[in-house]
Amino acid sequence: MVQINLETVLSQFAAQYTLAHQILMTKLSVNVNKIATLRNARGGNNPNLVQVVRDCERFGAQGITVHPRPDERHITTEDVYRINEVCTTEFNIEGYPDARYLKFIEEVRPAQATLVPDPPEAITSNAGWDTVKNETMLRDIVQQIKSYGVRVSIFADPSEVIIEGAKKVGTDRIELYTEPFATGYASNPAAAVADYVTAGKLAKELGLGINAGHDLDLNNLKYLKEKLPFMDEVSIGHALVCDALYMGLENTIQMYLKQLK
Ligand SMILES: CC(=O)[C@@H](O)[C@H](O)COP(=O)(O)O
Ligand SMILES: NCC(=O)COP(=O)(O)O
Repeated sequence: MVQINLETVLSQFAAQYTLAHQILMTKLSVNVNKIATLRNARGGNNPNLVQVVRDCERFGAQGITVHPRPDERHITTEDVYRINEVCTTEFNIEGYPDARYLKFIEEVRPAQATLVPDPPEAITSNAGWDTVKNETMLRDIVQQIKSYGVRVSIFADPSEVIIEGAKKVGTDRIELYTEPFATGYASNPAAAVADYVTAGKLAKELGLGINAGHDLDLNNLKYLKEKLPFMDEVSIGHALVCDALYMGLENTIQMYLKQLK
């Protein structure tokens, strides 16, 4: 007679469930650029960005994202180092890989460096990398950043050629640029998400991690998660901060987390 040790079976089930949940869990990384925008408006320290970072994590954020642009319109050089001192979740620093940005990555060694092709005068990010035309440059930079022990993500449009190019340059992850999805979502969700599903599945087949970001919000996030359940991370800032003006930061972070369940 086979004796079944119920305790063993239950513990194995629990371990499998935890693993499955980790695989399917998409982390929420809160981009705090716009908190810094508000603070800079008066030149003081209100809102206190470091305290907001601590509170975002206390409210459930699983990462903090910043994009320290060269003109310091929001996140300053000092903010990068101060946030690094208090961030206990994953610190994600986005930016164009110029000397200033690479110095941040070398000195701070964040959990993740997200390479974005923005020129200095860009009002915001509005395109992913051409990973084919920029293959040599990206390969060298990815290698340099990985030598610091930092995970690399490359901002990418949902194009199979671009995703294959990202794989070739050695990145750990891609970040799908989701403004086109957000723009098209209201009128035709299925059409808006189609290229992202194709690109996401290809990235997964190639062994790339999958992040997503730009213009994600409480209207479109749940649908994106349903269609791309294996996303590792979404980074959200603008809409989340706007929502927090009406619903409060803690409630808003909880609402965004619920969209990712
Ligand atoms: C990479 C990305 O899509 C966002 O992080 C964007 O760069 C935010 O930058 P702003 O907050 O300056 O609009
Ligand atoms: N990588 C996207 C990001 O960090 C925030 O983008 P947005 O939510 O401010 O559009």
